[in-house]
Amino acid sequence: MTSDLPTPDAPLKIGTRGSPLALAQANETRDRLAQAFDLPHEAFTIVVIKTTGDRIIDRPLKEIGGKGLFTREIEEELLSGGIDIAVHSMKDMPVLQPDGLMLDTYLPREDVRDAFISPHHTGIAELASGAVVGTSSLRRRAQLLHRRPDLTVVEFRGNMQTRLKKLEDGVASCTFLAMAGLNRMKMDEVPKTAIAPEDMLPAVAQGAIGIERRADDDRTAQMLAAIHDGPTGQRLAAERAFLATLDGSCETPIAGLAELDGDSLHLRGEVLRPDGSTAHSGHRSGPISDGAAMGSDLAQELLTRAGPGFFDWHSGADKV
Ligand SMILES: NCc1[nH]cc(CCC(=O)O)c1CC(=O)O
Repeated sequence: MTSDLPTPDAPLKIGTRGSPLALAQANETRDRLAQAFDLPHEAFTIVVIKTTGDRIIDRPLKEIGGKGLFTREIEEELLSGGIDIAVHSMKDMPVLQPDGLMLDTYLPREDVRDAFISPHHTGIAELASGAVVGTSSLRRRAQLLHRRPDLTVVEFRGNMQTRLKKLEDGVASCTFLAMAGLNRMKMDEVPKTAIAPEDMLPAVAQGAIGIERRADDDRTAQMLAAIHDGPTGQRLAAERAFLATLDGSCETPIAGLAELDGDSLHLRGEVLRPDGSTAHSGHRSGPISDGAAMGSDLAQELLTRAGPGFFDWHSGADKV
C-alpha cells in the first residue's frame, strides 16, 4: 500500500507539546506506527513544540485566550512542514481545524472517566462543607458546585505533576484528573477514585488521542489509516457534533459522552452555568451512523431548554 515508508535517514516527524502526558501520547503513536509497518523507532523523530499555553502558566486559561493556545504553534509547524503529524488530546481540540489540515485519526480510547484525587477522601460526598477543591476546568468546577454549592473551588493550573504537587502541599483537599492521563502515564500510586459518568459527565472526547496531518499528504494519510480506531471515531463524531452545535468555547462548561452498544450509539450531554447554579442535560439513542445528527439534535434541545442568555455569561458581569 505505502511505497515510501519513513526511514532512519528520512524519519516521520511527530510534533507534540512537551508535558509528560503529551510525550506519553506521542510515544504511543510512534510505537503503534512502528508496529503497524514493522519499522524501527529511529524511523520516527519526536519534535517537542512549546506553545503559548505552556509558556504562560501563572494566569487562568480563560484570561489568556482559551483552547487554541495549546495548538496554534503546533499547527503552524505542521503547515510549514517542520513536522509531519501532530499528536493531540482530542478534548483540547477545537471542532474546526485550520485550512490545509486534517484531524480524523484516533487511537483506541482510554478510560473516559474523571478521577477524584485526594490523599484523605474517596469521593465528593466525604468532603466537609467549605472544603477547598483545586481545578482549572470550568466543566468540573461547574459540575461540582452544582452538586455541592457549599464547596470552595480554587484555580489549579499547570500540568498533571504540578497539580499533584499542589495537592501534596495542602493547597486543596482534593482535585480531579482524567483517568486517561493517569493510566497513560502509569501513575498507579496516585490516590484516586474513578467517578461514574452519571455523577460527573466527562468532557467531550476525553480519553481520546487524535493525530493531525496536512490534508494533501497522502503517504501520511495512508499510514495513519492503519492505526485508526473506528469505534473511537464513531463516538467522537457524535460528541464533537454536539460540541460544534453548542459552539462550545473554552469558557462554556459542556460535557458529552457517546457509548456504543452493538449497532447503536447512546449519547449523553450536559451544559451548565459556570457557577453551577443551573444545569441542563439530555440524551439520544440511535443507529451509529446517525451519531453526528444525534449530537447536533441534542445540542439544539439543550440550547432551547437553556434559553437565550445561558451562554452569554462570558461577556457579562456575572463571571465567576
Ligand atoms: N486539559 C488538559 C488535559 N487534556 C487531556 C487530559 C487528560 C487525557 C485525556 O482526557 O485524554 C488533560 C488533563 C486532565 O484533564 O486531567
